[in-house]
Amino acid sequence: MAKTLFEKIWDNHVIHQEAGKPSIIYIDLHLVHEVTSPQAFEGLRLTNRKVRRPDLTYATMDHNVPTKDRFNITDPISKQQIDTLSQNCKDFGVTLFDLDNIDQGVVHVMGPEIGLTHPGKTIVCGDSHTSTHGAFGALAFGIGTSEVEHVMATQCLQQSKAKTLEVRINGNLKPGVTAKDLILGVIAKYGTDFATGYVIEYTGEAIRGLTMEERMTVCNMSIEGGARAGLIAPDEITFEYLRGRQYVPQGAAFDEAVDRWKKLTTDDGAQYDWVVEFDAESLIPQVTWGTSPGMGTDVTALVPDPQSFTTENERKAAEKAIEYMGLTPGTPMTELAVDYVFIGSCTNGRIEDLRAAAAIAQGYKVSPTLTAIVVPGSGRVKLQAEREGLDQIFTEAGFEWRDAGCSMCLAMNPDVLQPGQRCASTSNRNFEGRQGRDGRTHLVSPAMAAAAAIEGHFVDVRDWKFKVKQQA
Ligand SMILES: CC(C)[C@H](C(=O)O)[C@@H](O)C(=O)O
Ligand code: SF4
Repeated sequence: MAKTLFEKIWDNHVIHQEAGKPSIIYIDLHLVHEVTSPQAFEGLRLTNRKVRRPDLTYATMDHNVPTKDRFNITDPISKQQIDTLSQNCKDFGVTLFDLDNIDQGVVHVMGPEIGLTHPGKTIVCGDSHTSTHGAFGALAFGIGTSEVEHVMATQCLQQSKAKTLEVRINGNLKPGVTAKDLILGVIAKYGTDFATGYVIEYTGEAIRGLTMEERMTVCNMSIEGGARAGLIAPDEITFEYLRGRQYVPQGAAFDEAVDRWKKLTTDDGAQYDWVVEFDAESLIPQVTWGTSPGMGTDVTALVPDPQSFTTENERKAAEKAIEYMGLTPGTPMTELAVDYVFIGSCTNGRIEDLRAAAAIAQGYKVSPTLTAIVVPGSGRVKLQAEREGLDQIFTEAGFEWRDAGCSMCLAMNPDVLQPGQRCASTSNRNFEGRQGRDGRTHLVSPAMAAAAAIEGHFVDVRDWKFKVKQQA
Protein backbone atom coordinates (compact mmCIF):
# COMPACT_ATOMS: atom_id res chain seq x y z
CA MET A 1 0.00 0.00 0.00
CA ALA A 2 1.19 3.50 -0.80
CA LYS A 3 2.49 5.25 2.32
CA THR A 4 3.34 8.78 3.35
CA LEU A 5 6.81 9.58 4.68
CA PHE A 6 5.37 9.83 8.19
CA GLU A 7 3.74 6.41 7.95
CA LYS A 8 6.99 4.83 6.78
CA ILE A 9 8.97 6.19 9.73
CA TRP A 10 6.15 5.39 12.14
CA ASP A 11 5.78 1.78 10.96
CA ASN A 12 9.54 1.30 11.21
CA HIS A 13 9.45 2.27 14.88
CA VAL A 14 6.30 0.77 16.39
CA ILE A 15 7.44 -2.04 18.68
CA HIS A 16 4.18 -2.74 20.46
CA GLN A 17 0.57 -2.07 19.62
CA GLU A 18 -2.66 -3.00 21.35
CA ALA A 19 -6.01 -2.23 19.76
CA GLY A 20 -7.38 1.14 20.86
CA LYS A 21 -4.25 2.07 22.80
CA PRO A 22 -1.33 4.39 22.04
CA SER A 23 1.62 2.70 20.33
CA ILE A 24 4.99 2.08 21.88
CA ILE A 25 7.67 3.43 19.56
CA TYR A 26 11.43 3.09 19.61
CA ILE A 27 13.52 6.25 19.92
CA ASP A 28 16.75 6.46 17.91
CA LEU A 29 18.13 9.69 19.34
CA HIS A 30 17.48 11.48 22.62
CA LEU A 31 18.78 15.03 22.96
CA VAL A 32 18.95 16.56 26.41
CA HIS A 33 19.33 20.09 27.77
CA GLU A 34 19.64 21.56 31.23
CA VAL A 35 16.07 22.84 31.67
CA THR A 36 13.92 19.74 31.21
CA SER A 37 16.31 17.00 32.36
CA PRO A 38 17.05 17.47 36.10
CA GLN A 39 13.89 15.79 37.41
CA ALA A 40 14.20 13.02 34.83
CA PHE A 41 17.71 12.11 35.98
CA GLU A 42 16.56 12.43 39.58
CA GLY A 43 13.70 10.01 38.85
CA LEU A 44 16.19 7.44 37.57
CA ARG A 45 18.35 7.92 40.62
CA LEU A 46 15.45 7.45 43.03
CA THR A 47 14.40 4.19 41.39
CA ASN A 48 17.93 2.96 40.89
CA ARG A 49 17.74 2.84 37.11
CA LYS A 50 20.33 3.66 34.46
CA VAL A 51 20.14 5.50 31.15
CA ARG A 52 19.41 2.48 28.99
CA ARG A 53 21.20 3.71 25.87
CA PRO A 54 23.74 6.39 26.79
CA ASP A 55 25.15 5.90 23.28
CA LEU A 56 21.89 7.29 21.84
CA THR A 57 21.67 10.15 24.33
CA TYR A 58 23.51 13.47 23.91
CA ALA A 59 23.36 16.56 26.05
CA THR A 60 24.27 20.22 25.84
CA MET A 61 23.43 23.38 27.75
CA ASP A 62 21.82 26.31 25.98
CA HIS A 63 18.91 28.12 27.67
CA ASN A 64 20.73 29.40 30.74
CA VAL A 65 24.12 30.05 29.20
CA PRO A 66 25.24 33.69 29.34
CA THR A 67 26.44 34.89 25.93
CA LYS A 68 29.11 37.07 27.57
CA ASP A 69 31.48 35.72 30.21
CA ARG A 70 29.87 32.28 30.07
CA PHE A 71 31.86 30.69 32.90
CA ASN A 72 30.70 33.31 35.33
CA ILE A 73 27.04 32.41 35.86
CA THR A 74 25.67 34.70 38.54
CA ASP A 75 22.02 33.62 38.48
CA PRO A 76 21.74 30.81 41.08
CA ILE A 77 19.00 28.86 39.25
CA SER A 78 20.89 28.97 35.96
CA LYS A 79 24.08 27.92 37.67
CA GLN A 80 22.33 25.06 39.41
CA GLN A 81 20.72 23.78 36.21
CA ILE A 82 24.04 23.86 34.38
CA ASP A 83 26.03 22.23 37.17
CA THR A 84 23.31 19.60 37.63
CA LEU A 85 23.43 18.66 33.95
CA SER A 86 27.22 18.27 34.09
CA GLN A 87 26.99 16.06 37.16
CA ASN A 88 24.11 13.99 35.74
CA CYS A 89 25.95 13.38 32.48
CA LYS A 90 29.00 12.19 34.43
CA ASP A 91 26.94 9.96 36.71
CA PHE A 92 24.91 8.40 33.89
CA GLY A 93 27.60 8.19 31.21
CA VAL A 94 25.92 10.60 28.79
CA THR A 95 28.04 12.55 26.30
CA LEU A 96 27.83 16.25 27.14
CA PHE A 97 28.83 19.14 24.92
CA ASP A 98 29.86 21.32 27.81
CA LEU A 99 30.53 25.06 28.00
CA ASP A 100 34.17 24.54 27.04
CA ASN A 101 33.32 22.35 24.04
CA ILE A 102 33.21 23.75 20.50
CA ASP A 103 30.00 21.77 19.88
CA GLN A 104 28.09 23.40 22.73
CA GLY A 105 25.13 25.34 21.40
CA VAL A 106 21.39 25.45 21.03
CA VAL A 107 20.49 21.77 20.97
CA HIS A 108 18.64 22.04 17.64
CA VAL A 109 21.56 23.80 16.01
CA MET A 110 24.40 21.61 17.26
CA GLY A 111 22.64 18.23 16.79
CA PRO A 112 22.21 18.48 13.02
CA GLU A 113 25.53 20.27 12.68
CA ILE A 114 27.56 17.35 14.04
CA GLY A 115 25.48 14.87 12.08
CA LEU A 116 23.41 13.30 14.88
CA THR A 117 20.21 13.99 12.94
CA HIS A 118 19.60 11.44 10.16
CA PRO A 119 16.68 10.81 7.82
CA GLY A 120 14.26 8.21 9.14
CA LYS A 121 15.28 8.47 12.80
CA THR A 122 12.87 9.08 15.64
CA ILE A 123 14.30 11.97 17.64
CA VAL A 124 13.00 13.39 20.89
CA CYS A 125 14.10 16.11 23.29
CA GLY A 126 12.41 17.81 26.20
CA ASP A 127 11.94 20.84 24.01
CA SER A 128 9.16 21.86 21.67
CA HIS A 129 11.43 23.01 18.84
CA THR A 130 12.73 19.48 18.33
CA SER A 131 10.56 19.73 15.22
CA THR A 132 13.61 21.44 13.64
CA HIS A 133 15.21 18.04 12.96
CA GLY A 134 12.27 17.07 10.73
CA ALA A 135 14.05 19.01 7.98
CA PHE A 136 16.08 15.84 7.42
CA GLY A 137 13.06 13.56 7.13
CA ALA A 138 13.38 12.47 10.77
CA LEU A 139 10.30 12.16 12.96
CA ALA A 140 11.33 14.62 15.65
CA PHE A 141 9.21 16.08 18.40
CA GLY A 142 9.30 17.60 21.85
CA ILE A 143 8.40 15.63 24.99
CA GLY A 144 7.70 16.50 28.62
CA THR A 145 10.02 15.84 31.54
CA SER A 146 8.27 12.63 32.64
CA GLU A 147 8.63 11.34 29.08
CA VAL A 148 12.31 12.35 29.15
CA GLU A 149 12.70 10.03 32.13
CA HIS A 150 10.76 7.29 30.36
CA VAL A 151 12.95 7.51 27.25
CA MET A 152 16.10 7.56 29.38
CA ALA A 153 14.99 4.42 31.19
CA THR A 154 13.55 2.44 28.27
CA GLN A 155 14.54 4.10 24.96
CA CYS A 156 10.83 3.84 24.12
CA LEU A 157 7.89 6.17 24.22
CA GLN A 158 4.14 5.79 24.34
CA GLN A 159 2.62 7.79 21.49
CA SER A 160 -0.67 8.04 19.67
CA LYS A 161 -0.33 8.04 15.92
CA ALA A 162 -0.71 11.56 14.52
CA LYS A 163 -2.73 12.43 11.44
CA THR A 164 -0.90 13.58 8.32
CA LEU A 165 -1.08 17.05 6.81
CA GLU A 166 0.57 18.09 3.57
CA VAL A 167 1.52 21.75 3.46
CA ARG A 168 2.12 22.21 -0.23
CA ILE A 169 4.12 25.30 -1.17
CA ASN A 170 3.43 26.34 -4.75
CA GLY A 171 5.90 28.35 -6.81
CA ASN A 172 9.20 29.79 -5.68
CA LEU A 173 10.26 32.43 -3.20
CA LYS A 174 11.14 35.80 -4.70
CA PRO A 175 14.48 37.53 -3.96
CA GLY A 176 14.57 39.03 -0.47
CA VAL A 177 11.92 36.59 0.76
CA THR A 178 13.28 33.85 3.02
CA ALA A 179 12.36 30.54 4.63
CA LYS A 180 11.46 32.51 7.78
CA ASP A 181 8.99 34.62 5.83
CA LEU A 182 7.57 31.44 4.35
CA ILE A 183 6.80 29.79 7.68
CA LEU A 184 5.59 33.08 9.22
CA GLY A 185 3.33 33.50 6.18
CA VAL A 186 1.92 29.98 6.50
CA ILE A 187 1.16 30.48 10.20
CA ALA A 188 -0.33 33.95 9.60
CA LYS A 189 -2.62 32.43 6.97
CA TYR A 190 -3.68 29.24 8.74
CA GLY A 191 -3.29 30.14 12.44
CA THR A 192 -1.38 28.83 15.43
CA ASP A 193 -3.48 25.70 15.86
CA PHE A 194 -4.29 24.64 12.33
CA ALA A 195 -1.96 21.65 12.54
CA THR A 196 -2.97 20.41 16.01
CA GLY A 197 -2.94 16.60 16.02
CA TYR A 198 -1.05 16.43 12.72
CA VAL A 199 2.46 15.81 11.55
CA ILE A 200 3.10 18.22 8.68
CA GLU A 201 4.98 17.23 5.56
CA TYR A 202 6.14 20.29 3.60
CA THR A 203 6.21 19.68 -0.13
CA GLY A 204 6.48 21.62 -3.38
CA GLU A 205 8.99 23.38 -5.54
CA ALA A 206 9.92 26.09 -3.04
CA ILE A 207 10.75 23.48 -0.39
CA ARG A 208 12.90 21.46 -2.78
CA GLY A 209 14.84 24.63 -3.55
CA LEU A 210 15.68 25.35 0.11
CA THR A 211 19.06 24.59 1.67
CA MET A 212 19.12 22.33 4.75
CA GLU A 213 19.45 25.33 7.02
CA GLU A 214 16.41 26.99 5.44
CA ARG A 215 14.46 23.74 5.77
CA MET A 216 15.37 23.69 9.46
CA THR A 217 13.95 27.20 9.86
CA VAL A 218 10.66 26.04 8.34
CA CYS A 219 10.41 22.82 10.37
CA ASN A 220 11.47 24.64 13.55
CA MET A 221 8.28 26.66 13.56
CA SER A 222 5.93 23.74 12.78
CA ILE A 223 5.13 23.69 16.47
CA GLU A 224 3.97 27.32 16.26
CA GLY A 225 1.29 26.10 13.86
CA GLY A 226 0.28 23.51 16.46
CA ALA A 227 1.84 20.52 14.68
CA ARG A 228 3.29 17.54 16.50
CA ALA A 229 6.21 17.60 14.07
CA GLY A 230 7.21 18.86 10.62
CA LEU A 231 8.87 16.76 7.96
CA ILE A 232 10.67 17.34 4.69
CA ALA A 233 11.55 14.29 2.60
CA PRO A 234 15.32 13.87 2.27
CA ASP A 235 16.95 14.42 -1.12
CA GLU A 236 20.39 15.10 -2.63
CA ILE A 237 20.57 18.38 -0.70
CA THR A 238 20.09 16.45 2.55
CA PHE A 239 22.65 13.78 1.68
CA GLU A 240 25.26 16.35 0.63
CA TYR A 241 24.72 18.27 3.87
CA LEU A 242 25.24 15.09 5.90
CA ARG A 243 28.26 13.72 4.04
CA GLY A 244 31.40 13.77 6.18
CA ARG A 245 29.81 15.06 9.40
CA GLN A 246 31.14 13.50 12.58
CA TYR A 247 28.21 11.30 13.55
CA VAL A 248 27.27 10.26 10.02
CA PRO A 249 28.38 6.86 8.65
CA GLN A 250 31.49 7.22 6.51
CA GLY A 251 32.67 5.61 3.25
CA ALA A 252 30.71 2.60 1.99
CA ALA A 253 28.44 2.78 5.03
CA PHE A 254 27.42 6.27 3.97
CA ASP A 255 26.43 5.08 0.49
CA GLU A 256 24.39 2.28 2.04
CA ALA A 257 22.71 4.76 4.34
CA VAL A 258 21.88 7.01 1.38
CA ASP A 259 20.29 4.04 -0.41
CA ARG A 260 18.05 3.50 2.62
CA TRP A 261 17.32 7.21 3.07
CA LYS A 262 16.27 7.55 -0.57
CA LYS A 263 13.24 5.37 0.17
CA LEU A 264 12.00 7.93 2.70
CA THR A 265 9.56 9.78 0.47
CA THR A 266 5.80 9.81 0.27
CA ASP A 267 4.72 7.22 -2.32
CA ASP A 268 2.69 8.25 -5.35
CA GLY A 269 -0.94 7.73 -4.51
CA ALA A 270 -0.45 7.90 -0.72
CA GLN A 271 -3.17 9.89 1.00
CA TYR A 272 -2.65 12.61 3.58
CA ASP A 273 -5.49 13.22 6.03
CA TRP A 274 -5.55 16.89 5.01
CA VAL A 275 -3.81 19.11 2.46
CA VAL A 276 -3.36 22.88 2.55
CA GLU A 277 -1.68 25.03 -0.08
CA PHE A 278 0.38 28.18 0.07
CA ASP A 279 1.58 30.45 -2.71
CA ALA A 280 5.29 31.28 -2.40
CA GLU A 281 5.32 33.58 -5.43
CA SER A 282 3.15 36.29 -3.89
CA LEU A 283 4.83 36.18 -0.47
CA ILE A 284 6.72 39.26 0.71
CA PRO A 285 8.84 39.81 3.85
CA GLN A 286 6.82 39.26 7.04
CA VAL A 287 6.76 40.99 10.44
CA THR A 288 4.59 39.96 13.39
CA TRP A 289 2.60 42.70 15.09
CA GLY A 290 1.03 40.72 17.94
CA THR A 291 1.72 38.27 20.73
CA SER A 292 1.39 35.01 18.87
CA PRO A 293 3.41 33.87 15.86
CA GLY A 294 0.19 33.85 13.80
CA MET A 295 -0.31 37.57 14.32
CA GLY A 296 1.87 38.50 11.39
CA THR A 297 1.60 40.55 8.24
CA ASP A 298 3.47 41.92 5.22
CA VAL A 299 6.15 44.49 5.98
CA THR A 300 4.32 46.80 3.57
CA ALA A 301 1.06 46.50 5.54
CA LEU A 302 -0.38 48.48 8.45
CA VAL A 303 -0.88 47.49 12.08
CA PRO A 304 -4.34 45.90 11.70
CA ASP A 305 -7.57 47.29 13.07
CA PRO A 306 -8.97 44.72 15.53
CA GLN A 307 -12.42 45.41 14.04
CA SER A 308 -11.21 43.99 10.72
CA PHE A 309 -11.15 40.44 12.15
CA THR A 310 -14.10 38.16 11.54
CA THR A 311 -14.77 36.52 14.88
CA GLU A 312 -15.32 38.11 18.28
CA ASN A 313 -12.47 36.01 19.71
CA GLU A 314 -10.05 37.22 17.06
CA ARG A 315 -11.11 40.83 17.62
CA LYS A 316 -10.55 40.54 21.35
CA ALA A 317 -7.20 38.81 20.95
CA ALA A 318 -6.02 41.45 18.46
CA GLU A 319 -7.13 44.27 20.73
CA LYS A 320 -5.28 42.80 23.69
CA ALA A 321 -2.15 42.12 21.64
CA ILE A 322 -2.09 45.59 20.11
CA GLU A 323 -2.39 47.12 23.54
CA TYR A 324 0.40 44.99 24.97
CA MET A 325 2.58 45.76 21.97
CA GLY A 326 1.97 49.49 22.38
CA LEU A 327 0.76 49.90 18.80
CA THR A 328 -1.82 52.06 17.05
CA PRO A 329 -3.97 50.42 14.35
CA GLY A 330 -3.28 51.87 10.92
CA THR A 331 0.42 52.61 11.56
CA PRO A 332 2.62 51.36 8.70
CA MET A 333 4.76 48.46 9.96
CA THR A 334 7.78 50.29 8.52
CA GLU A 335 7.21 53.18 10.93
CA LEU A 336 7.70 51.01 14.02
CA ALA A 337 10.96 51.97 15.72
CA VAL A 338 12.80 49.21 17.57
CA ASP A 339 14.99 49.46 20.67
CA TYR A 340 16.68 46.10 20.29
CA VAL A 341 17.63 43.68 17.54
CA PHE A 342 18.30 40.02 18.28
CA ILE A 343 19.81 37.80 15.61
CA GLY A 344 20.10 34.18 16.73
CA SER A 345 18.11 31.19 18.14
CA CYS A 346 17.38 27.70 16.83
CA THR A 347 15.18 29.29 14.15
CA ASN A 348 17.80 31.60 12.66
CA GLY A 349 21.14 31.21 14.44
CA ARG A 350 22.95 29.15 11.80
CA ILE A 351 25.79 30.24 9.53
CA GLU A 352 23.58 31.07 6.54
CA ASP A 353 21.44 33.27 8.77
CA LEU A 354 24.50 35.16 9.95
CA ARG A 355 25.72 35.50 6.36
CA ALA A 356 22.35 36.93 5.33
CA ALA A 357 22.41 39.44 8.17
CA ALA A 358 26.05 40.37 7.49
CA ALA A 359 25.30 40.90 3.79
CA ILE A 360 22.82 43.59 4.81
CA ALA A 361 24.96 45.10 7.56
CA GLN A 362 28.23 45.30 5.66
CA GLY A 363 29.37 48.89 5.28
CA TYR A 364 26.57 50.37 7.40
CA LYS A 365 26.23 51.41 11.02
CA VAL A 366 23.69 50.26 13.58
CA SER A 367 21.30 53.08 14.42
CA PRO A 368 22.45 54.88 17.60
CA THR A 369 18.90 54.53 18.93
CA LEU A 370 19.16 50.81 19.59
CA THR A 371 21.18 47.82 20.77
CA ALA A 372 21.80 44.96 18.36
CA ILE A 373 23.28 41.57 19.24
CA VAL A 374 24.30 38.64 17.07
CA VAL A 375 24.35 35.29 18.83
CA PRO A 376 25.63 32.25 16.91
CA GLY A 377 23.56 29.12 17.48
CA SER A 378 26.59 26.99 18.37
CA GLY A 379 30.31 27.18 19.02
CA ARG A 380 30.92 25.88 15.52
CA VAL A 381 28.68 28.48 13.91
CA LYS A 382 30.68 31.10 15.81
CA LEU A 383 33.99 29.67 14.65
CA GLN A 384 32.85 29.47 11.03
CA ALA A 385 31.51 33.03 11.11
CA GLU A 386 34.83 34.25 12.47
CA ARG A 387 36.72 32.38 9.76
CA GLU A 388 34.61 34.21 7.21
CA GLY A 389 35.12 37.57 8.92
CA LEU A 390 31.41 38.01 9.67
CA ASP A 391 32.20 38.98 13.27
CA GLN A 392 34.28 41.87 11.87
CA ILE A 393 31.44 43.03 9.66
CA PHE A 394 29.05 42.95 12.59
CA THR A 395 31.30 44.65 15.13
CA GLU A 396 32.39 47.35 12.66
CA ALA A 397 28.71 48.06 12.05
CA GLY A 398 28.08 48.28 15.80
CA PHE A 399 26.46 44.91 16.52
CA GLU A 400 27.62 43.04 19.62
CA TRP A 401 29.18 39.67 18.79
CA ARG A 402 28.33 37.06 21.40
CA ASP A 403 28.88 33.42 22.39
CA ALA A 404 26.47 30.59 21.55
CA GLY A 405 23.22 30.01 23.46
CA CYS A 406 19.47 30.59 23.39
CA SER A 407 20.13 34.16 24.50
CA MET A 408 17.31 36.61 23.98
CA CYS A 409 15.01 34.03 22.41
CA LEU A 410 13.66 33.58 25.92
CA ALA A 411 14.37 35.38 29.16
CA MET A 412 16.29 32.64 30.98
CA ASN A 413 19.73 34.23 30.88
CA PRO A 414 21.17 37.76 31.15
CA ASP A 415 19.95 38.76 27.64
CA VAL A 416 16.54 40.26 28.37
CA LEU A 417 14.48 43.20 27.19
CA GLN A 418 13.58 45.96 29.63
CA PRO A 419 9.85 46.60 30.13
CA GLY A 420 8.37 48.37 27.12
CA GLN A 421 11.33 47.76 24.81
CA ARG A 422 10.53 46.75 21.25
CA CYS A 423 12.66 44.09 19.60
CA ALA A 424 13.12 42.86 16.05
CA SER A 425 13.90 39.20 16.69
CA THR A 426 14.82 36.28 14.46
CA SER A 427 13.46 33.79 17.02
CA ASN A 428 10.16 31.92 16.89
CA ARG A 429 7.94 33.13 19.73
CA ASN A 430 6.54 36.58 20.48
CA PHE A 431 4.43 35.71 23.54
CA GLU A 432 3.91 38.30 26.27
CA GLY A 433 7.08 38.53 28.35
CA ARG A 434 8.94 36.02 26.19
CA GLN A 435 12.06 38.19 25.91
CA GLY A 436 11.66 39.86 29.30
CA ARG A 437 8.77 41.20 31.33
CA ASP A 438 6.66 43.61 29.27
CA GLY A 439 9.08 43.28 26.36
CA ARG A 440 7.62 43.51 22.84
CA THR A 441 8.77 41.04 20.22
CA HIS A 442 8.38 41.27 16.44
CA LEU A 443 9.43 38.12 14.59
CA VAL A 444 11.35 38.64 11.35
CA SER A 445 14.01 37.05 9.13
CA PRO A 446 17.74 37.69 9.75
CA ALA A 447 17.95 40.07 6.78
CA MET A 448 14.93 42.02 8.03
CA ALA A 449 16.40 42.18 11.53
CA ALA A 450 19.75 43.46 10.27
CA ALA A 451 18.06 46.10 8.12
CA ALA A 452 15.93 47.23 11.09
CA ALA A 453 19.11 47.52 13.17
CA ILE A 454 20.58 49.94 10.66
CA GLU A 455 17.49 51.99 9.89
CA GLY A 456 16.17 51.99 13.48
CA HIS A 457 12.76 50.81 12.28
CA PHE A 458 11.38 48.04 10.07
CA VAL A 459 12.18 48.28 6.38
CA ASP A 460 11.36 46.13 3.41
CA VAL A 461 14.63 44.33 2.66
CA ARG A 462 13.59 44.05 -0.95
CA ASP A 463 14.34 47.80 -1.14
CA TRP A 464 17.75 47.25 0.41
CA LYS A 465 19.41 46.25 -2.85
CA PHE A 466 18.16 49.50 -4.18
CA LYS A 467 19.80 51.41 -1.39
CA VAL A 468 23.08 49.56 -1.82
CA LYS A 469 23.04 50.30 -5.54
CA GLN A 470 22.36 53.97 -4.99
CA GLN A 471 25.23 54.27 -2.57
CA ALA A 472 27.65 52.31 -4.76
C1 LIG B 1 12.63 25.61 27.97
C2 LIG B 1 11.99 24.72 26.94
C3 LIG B 1 11.23 23.66 27.64
C4 LIG B 1 11.17 25.50 25.91
C5 LIG B 1 10.51 24.62 24.85
O1 LIG B 1 10.06 23.51 25.08
O2 LIG B 1 10.39 25.02 23.74
C6 LIG B 1 12.03 26.53 25.22
O3 LIG B 1 13.04 25.97 24.48
C7 LIG B 1 11.19 27.44 24.36
O4 LIG B 1 11.57 27.72 23.24
O5 LIG B 1 10.14 27.89 24.84
S1 SF4 C 1 16.66 29.06 20.90
FE1 SF4 C 1 14.68 29.61 21.74
S2 SF4 C 1 13.21 28.25 20.77
FE2 SF4 C 1 15.22 27.39 20.47
S3 SF4 C 1 15.48 25.96 22.14
FE3 SF4 C 1 16.37 27.91 22.79
S4 SF4 C 1 14.71 28.95 23.83
FE4 SF4 C 1 13.75 27.29 22.70
